[in-house]
Amino acid sequence: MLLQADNITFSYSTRTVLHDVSFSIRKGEIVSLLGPNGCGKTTLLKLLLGLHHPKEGGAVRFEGKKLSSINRKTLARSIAYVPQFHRASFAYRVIDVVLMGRMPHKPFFARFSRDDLRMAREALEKLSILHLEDRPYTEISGGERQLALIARAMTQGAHTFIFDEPANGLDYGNQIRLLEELVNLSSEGYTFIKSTHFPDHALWVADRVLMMKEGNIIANGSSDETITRENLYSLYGREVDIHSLKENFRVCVPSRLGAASNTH
Ligand SMILES: Nc1ncnc2c1ncn2[C@@H]1O[C@H](COP(=O)(O)OP(=O)(O)OP(=O)(O)O)[C@@H](O)[C@H]1O
Repeated sequence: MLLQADNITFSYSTRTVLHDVSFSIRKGEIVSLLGPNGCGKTTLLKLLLGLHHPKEGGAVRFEGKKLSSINRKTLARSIAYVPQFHRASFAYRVIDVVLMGRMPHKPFFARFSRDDLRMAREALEKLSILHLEDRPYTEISGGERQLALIARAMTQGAHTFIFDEPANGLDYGNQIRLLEELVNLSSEGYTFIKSTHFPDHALWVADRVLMMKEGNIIANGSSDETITRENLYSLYGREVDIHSLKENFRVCVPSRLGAASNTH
């Protein structure tokens, strides 16, 4: 098993926000974490990155080893956090942002080598944005910035990527582009764990869905098994119809809005 959470309980001061959470993730899976605001998704992702630690009795293991026993630099070469695209304040070139992924591999103040540059350019090429390498990071679009951050994570050498709501702020085309890239990379053995507020995204690309409510996992399975009317009602308190459009392709439509539009 690649990543395993065993009986994780976590509290901020006296407030427990994760309750005895357990699941495991295999190499090459795309896992979507769904749940309402405040249910504990970001907290769980921070535990998977080793930024928070579970209460005694619980553990997160990467390739069988407890995260707490792996040093930070080694962990950074295995699991990368891909932030939401952000407004950078300094106009680094795209290639420089991607090269920063090599930092965990270098002694302090060492210069980047030819190999570092080759890896950074290969990652940009794989994501079809090599043409942007010399552009200032502050002047490319949000979708391009998100792809550059994925390239940086790849350059880090990591094969497991953790995203917190990666589609936030991306236009529809870039959301689809991002999902397509995740599917391509997962077929090469990259693993993705992402929180999302869009059940449709999980239906389109997730191999597996973890549903969280009030700090508990209430469903864990394939998107077909978990994205059901009942589970969505339980998570969001809204009636949602799930339609099959073509083989293996389903979409969510809010029942009331769908009914309202039929009357016009
Ligand atoms: N640093 C903190 N100190 C205290 N409480 C926190 C802290 N961070 C988060 N919380 C609380 O923990 C709970 C879970 O928060 P978390 O950010 O993990 O939820 P989330 O599912 O990611 O939410 P969202 O979908 O709104 O981003 C919330 O009630 C939140 O208010």
